[in-house]
Amino acid sequence: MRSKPSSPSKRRSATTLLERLGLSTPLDFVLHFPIRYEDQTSLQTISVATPGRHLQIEGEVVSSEVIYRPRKYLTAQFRDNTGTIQLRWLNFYPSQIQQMQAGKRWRVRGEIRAGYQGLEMVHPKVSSPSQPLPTSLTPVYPSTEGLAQRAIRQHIETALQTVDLSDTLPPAVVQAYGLLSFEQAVDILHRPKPGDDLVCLEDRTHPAWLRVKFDELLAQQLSLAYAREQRRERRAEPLLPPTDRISLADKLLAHLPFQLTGAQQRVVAEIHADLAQSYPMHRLLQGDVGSGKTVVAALAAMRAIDNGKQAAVMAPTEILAEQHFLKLEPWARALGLRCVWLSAGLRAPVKRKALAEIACGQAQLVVGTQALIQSGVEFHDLGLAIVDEQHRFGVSQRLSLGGKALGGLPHQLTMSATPIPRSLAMTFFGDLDVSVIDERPPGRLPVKTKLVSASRRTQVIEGLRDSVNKGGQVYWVCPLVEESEALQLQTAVDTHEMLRQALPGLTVGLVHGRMSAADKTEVMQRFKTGEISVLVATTVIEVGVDVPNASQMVIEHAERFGLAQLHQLRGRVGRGTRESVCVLMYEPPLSAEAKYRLKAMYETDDGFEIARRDLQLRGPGEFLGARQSGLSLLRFADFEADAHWVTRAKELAQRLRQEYPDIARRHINRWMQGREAYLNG
Ligand SMILES: Nc1ncnc2c1ncn2[C@@H]1O[C@H](COP(=O)(O)OP(=O)(O)OP(=O)(O)O)[C@@H](O)[C@H]1O
Repeated sequence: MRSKPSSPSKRRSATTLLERLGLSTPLDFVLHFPIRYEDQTSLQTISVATPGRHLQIEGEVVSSEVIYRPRKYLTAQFRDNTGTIQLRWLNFYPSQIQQMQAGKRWRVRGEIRAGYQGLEMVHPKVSSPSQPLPTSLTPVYPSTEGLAQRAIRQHIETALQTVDLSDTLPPAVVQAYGLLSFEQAVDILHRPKPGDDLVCLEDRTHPAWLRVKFDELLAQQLSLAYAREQRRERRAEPLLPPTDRISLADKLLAHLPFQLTGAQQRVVAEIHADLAQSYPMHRLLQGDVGSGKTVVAALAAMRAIDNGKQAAVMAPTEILAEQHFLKLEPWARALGLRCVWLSAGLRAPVKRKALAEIACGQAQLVVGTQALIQSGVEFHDLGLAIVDEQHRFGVSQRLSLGGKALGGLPHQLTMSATPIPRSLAMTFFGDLDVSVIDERPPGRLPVKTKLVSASRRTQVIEGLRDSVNKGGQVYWVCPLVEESEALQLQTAVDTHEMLRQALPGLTVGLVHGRMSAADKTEVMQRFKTGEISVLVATTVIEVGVDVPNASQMVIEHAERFGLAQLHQLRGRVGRGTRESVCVLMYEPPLSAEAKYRLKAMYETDDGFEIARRDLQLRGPGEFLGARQSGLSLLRFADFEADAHWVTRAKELAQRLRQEYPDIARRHINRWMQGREAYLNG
C-alpha cells in the first residue's frame, strides 16, 4: 500500500513529537531501543489466553452489536477452534461495524484482559488471514501520544543504515570484558530473531543490553574524569602550613575541649593535602548527623587564613548558617581572628560594616546565607569557599561563591549530612573527591526510637515532664502541612499553646520560619542556655541545630515526613552523652510507604542505611535533586543493579585515558553528542 505524501505541517508535528522523545540525530534513533517485542511470526489459539498476554489469533466473528449504555461501544464475539473471546472498541468507525459482521474471518492481535463478560481484547489490531506472517519479531518502542510505531520504526531503520556503528573499543577490550560488538548488540536489540531470548531482552539482562549499558557507563566515567582533569588544569594558590610558627589549625586543636575522632583526623588530612595543591580543591565532605563536620570545616578554614586568605561558610537557611556562626565565631575569637556574620536580615549600618570588613580583608572568616553571593559582596581575597548542604542550593548559586575569588578559583568544600550510597556517589559525583566521616564522637548513645499512635498523645506529653525533670530538654516538631504555610504556622502556634497549658511550670518556647531572624536567634539562644525546656518547632530546626543537652524529640504526624528528613530531625537529639529518645507519633491508618519509612527509622539510625532505603523509595532523581540534569545521562544502566559494571567502566576509563586517549575521545563523542551541558553543570 502506498502512503500519501504528508503535508509540511504534519511533518513538523511529527518532528516535534520525536523531539519530545529526545530523538533528533540519527544516533538518537539508533539508541532508541524497544521496550518489548511482539512475536507476530506465529499464531496462537484462544485456549492459551490469559490476562496480560499478547496474542495473535485467527478466527471468525460469531456476532457483533453496538451497545449504547452506559457508554457507546462496539463488541464482537470471536471464536476459533478452541474457544471464544470478546473484541471491543470504544471509539469506532462505521466501517468497523461492517468489518465485524457475523461470519467474517480475521486475524486479530492484542493484549488479553479480564472483562465483565470474560476474556476480551480491547482495540485489537485486525488484519486479513491471507497476509503472510512476518519472519522477525516486531519491536515496540517507547512512544508518545500521536506518534505511530510505524513512524518510529521507519526512522530507526533509516538511521541503522546511515550511522557508523563500528566499534569505539579495540577488539582486545571487547574480548577481555566478554562483550558483544557494538554493531551486533544494536542489531539484536532492534531486530531480534525468533530464537533470541525475549525474556532477557525485555528485562535488560541480555548480553546485547550489557554492551550498551557498559558503553554508556564508560562514557559517563570518561566525562567525569575529563571534568576532573579540566579542574586540575585550572590554577589556585596552594595553601601550605606555616613553617615558622604554630599553625592556626594546631592552635584550634589545642583549644578544643575534645580530641578529633580517627575519621575526623583522616578527613582533615585529606582536605589539607588538597589545599596544598596548585589546582582548586573540589571535595564533598559527607558525614552522618552529629558526626562533627563543623570542626573539620573550621580546620580547613584555618589553613586558608594562615595563608593570609579569607574563608567563607555558606548555608542554605538562616538558622543553619547561624548555628555555624555560633560555633565558629568563639573558636575564631579565641585565636584572635575576626569572624563576621552576613545575612539578608541585617540592619543597614551593621551590614555596611560587615561588607566593608569583607572587602578590606579584615574579616578573615565570613559565615552567612545566600546573602554571601549577592551583588555588593566583594571579598578581599577569598581562598576557601565552604558550602553546607549543597544539594539545597542551585548549581548556579554554588558556582557563584566559587567565582568570588580574585585571581583564580578558590578551593571549594561542600558538606552534606545526607550520605550518598557509594555506588551512587561513584556514578554521579565522580568529578568530586569525596571524604566520609564514618564515625561518631565517643560516648554517644544510640537514640531510642519509639513509634506511637497519636491516640496516646496525653501519655507522650506526660513523658516530656519526666525528661525535663531528669535535666534534659525537648523538641516538639510540628507536622508538615505542605498545602499551606499559613496552616502550618497556625498548627505550631496552637501546639505551643496546648503544651503550655498541659505542662504548667515548664517554659515552652516556639520557633518557626515566619519569625524575624532576631526573634529566632533569641529563642534558640534561650533553648541553648536551658532557659526554655520544651521547644515547639517547625522543620526550621531540621539541619544543623546543635543543642547537646536536648534528649527527647517528638515528631507529630511523622508519617508525613520523608525518610531523609526524619533522620535529619532525629539527629538533633543524641548529640551529647545523655540517653535520648525520639518519639515518632503517627496518625493511623498508614500507607504502605509511610509504614516502610517509619519501620526504617525504627530499625536503624545509620545514615548510610537510611539513605539506601530512601533511595530505593524515591529513586536517584528525587534523591539527588539538584544533580537531576546529570541523571538523564544514564538512560540504560541502573547504577545499583549494574554497580559491578560501574566499577569496571571506571577502571577501563582510567586505562583508556592514560594509554589510548584517542579511543577515549571517540567513545565519549559517540555518547555525549549534544549532552555537553552535563560536563559543565
Ligand atoms: N571528636 C569529637 N568529640 C566530641 N565531640 C565532638 C567531636 N567532634 C564534634 N563534636 C561535637 O559534636 C556535636 C556535633 O558536631 P557538629 O555540629 O559539627 O556535627 P555535624 O556533623 O555538623 O552534624 P549535623 O549535620 O547534624 O549538623 C557538636 O556539639 C560538636 O562540638
